[in-house]
Amino acid sequence: MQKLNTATQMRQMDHAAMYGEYAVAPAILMENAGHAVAERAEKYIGGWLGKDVIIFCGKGNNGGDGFVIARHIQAAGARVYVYVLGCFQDYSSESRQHLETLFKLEDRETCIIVRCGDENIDWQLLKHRLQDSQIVIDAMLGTGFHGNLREPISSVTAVINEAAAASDLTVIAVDIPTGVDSDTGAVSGSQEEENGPVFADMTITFGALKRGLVFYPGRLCAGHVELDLIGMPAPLLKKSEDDPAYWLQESDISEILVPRSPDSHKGSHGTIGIVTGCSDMAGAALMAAHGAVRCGAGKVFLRVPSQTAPYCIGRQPEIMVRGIGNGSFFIEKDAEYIVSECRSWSVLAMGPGMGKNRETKKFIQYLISHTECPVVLDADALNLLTGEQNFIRSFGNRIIMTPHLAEFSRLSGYSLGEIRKDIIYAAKRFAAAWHVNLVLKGAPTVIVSAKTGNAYVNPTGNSGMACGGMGDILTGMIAAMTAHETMPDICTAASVGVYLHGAAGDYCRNHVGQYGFTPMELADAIPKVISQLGEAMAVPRLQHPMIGGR
Ligand SMILES: NC(=O)C1=CN([C@@H]2O[C@H](COP(=O)(O)OP(=O)(O)OC[C@H]3O[C@@H](n4cnc5c(N)ncnc54)[C@H](OP(=O)(O)O)[C@@H]3O)[C@@H](O)[C@H]2O)[C@@H](O)CC1
Ligand SMILES: [K+]
Repeated sequence: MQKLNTATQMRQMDHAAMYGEYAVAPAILMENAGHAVAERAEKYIGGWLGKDVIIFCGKGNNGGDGFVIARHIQAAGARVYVYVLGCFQDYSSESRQHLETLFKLEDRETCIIVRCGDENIDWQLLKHRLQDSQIVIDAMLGTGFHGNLREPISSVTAVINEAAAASDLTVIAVDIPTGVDSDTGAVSGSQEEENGPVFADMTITFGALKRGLVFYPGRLCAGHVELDLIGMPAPLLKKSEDDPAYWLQESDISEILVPRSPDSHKGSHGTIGIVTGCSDMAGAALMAAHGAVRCGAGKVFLRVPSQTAPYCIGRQPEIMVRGIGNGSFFIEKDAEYIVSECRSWSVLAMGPGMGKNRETKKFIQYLISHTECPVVLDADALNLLTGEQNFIRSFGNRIIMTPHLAEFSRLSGYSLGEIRKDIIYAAKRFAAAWHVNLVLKGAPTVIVSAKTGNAYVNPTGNSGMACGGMGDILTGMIAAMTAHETMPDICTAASVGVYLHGAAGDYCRNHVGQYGFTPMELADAIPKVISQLGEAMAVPRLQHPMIGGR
């Protein structure tokens, strides 16, 4: 797993490296950061020789990185224009040290330094230079950015974005694109406004991934992301932070989802009870059951209200269907029979297409309070349990709630704006208050453990999955994962389910196309995706360079 850090956590890590027992000199960390950008970007753009490059350096240490980059790429044969947006005396001592070196390398041909801290920017000249250049390096603001971009950075950002949109200029961001909040992925201004963020093709980030690089809209600004450890001492890289969050990686999943034992039997892989559906909502129930089947469940039982049963029976031979009670939705007195069945089930999943009848709420509560197995709650079960924080708290350790953002807003009482502002914070706050395992579905999905409070952010999935039924499949997948005998705990099971669900979506996007692949097609791709674990899966943009961060 990769840590997903906030700006504060990064400052603590930097501080511990420089001023703690390891005493790494600040100028060396900055040197390593600048060198990493020069080296990684060189591979990305295909070499510096003969390229015209403009580096914009802000007045903080992100700008200091820019001075180091300029020195390295001048040496590699590029012509560099360095726009120094701060005043010499205001820079940190390490940035000043690197700027002084750069002043000594200044000439008219290969290292042209523009001192903007003391004078105005010649915008016409800058626009011409942008037209004639191949690369822009954004070293204006890093983890120190807050609020909305101020001048002159907001105007510089606007001309960079304009030039990049009109040509094949490549924009490389240092640590994080200017104008992206490291903690949340929120961006300066709105995308239409002039004080919006830099849109980069590539970002090289230092020490640990920043949360803002994986949450939208910041993620859209980052392009291809690579992590460089810049010589941080290993214990600091491994140290768990307060308020931890992690970016799941394929290797985490393949370590957990070990090959099935050759002498395993259906009992080794769990008995899944899916108790859901109402009136004509048979499809949601069947999809949840199919999600479980495709995750290698030992046995899958589907229990639906008796009037729903005719639409389910015989649709899929692997699923053992039975109608319960007499009606078109579950009522409390139907629960006793399920409780007796639950004694031999590994897990119980409820919610997809279950309806909003208050009688069904009593049925769900009866089942939760009279069983002992893990319970996965989705969709209507979540809507029915809105306001039942105290009830859930008493069983929360064995419950996984899987809301999407709107369901989460109803459940938690937090507004959508409040949630989107800091998704990890909202998810952790809720999981702690309800003492429950949470899968907050979105782009990206966040999983929080009831036991540890740790957050895990899922890298897989795509917008082709934004359609009805995908969540139903996930419910069955998570249920099946909790039941595998090798699964250490239910939060891990939820993480594996979420990762595979997204990876199967990515498989469908790559093989069927982004538009119109179905939840059932996604479920059918799960076995292929599991068999490919360990090989490189074709997940675009952020995933692999970050997962394989060195
Ligand atoms: N520490 C280390 O060891 C290492 C750190 N490294 C690098 O340092 C970076 C962090 O450096 P940093 O803390 O100096 O912050 P940075 O992002 O340069 O910006 C600070 C300046 O931005 C300004 N500013 C803020 N918001 C603004 C706005 N909206 N509009 C305009 N201006 C705004 C703010 O001004 P203020 O608001 O305070 O007046 C302040 O002057 C990190 O991302 C990495 O690249 C690497 O070298 C590795 C070693
Ligand atoms: K930057």
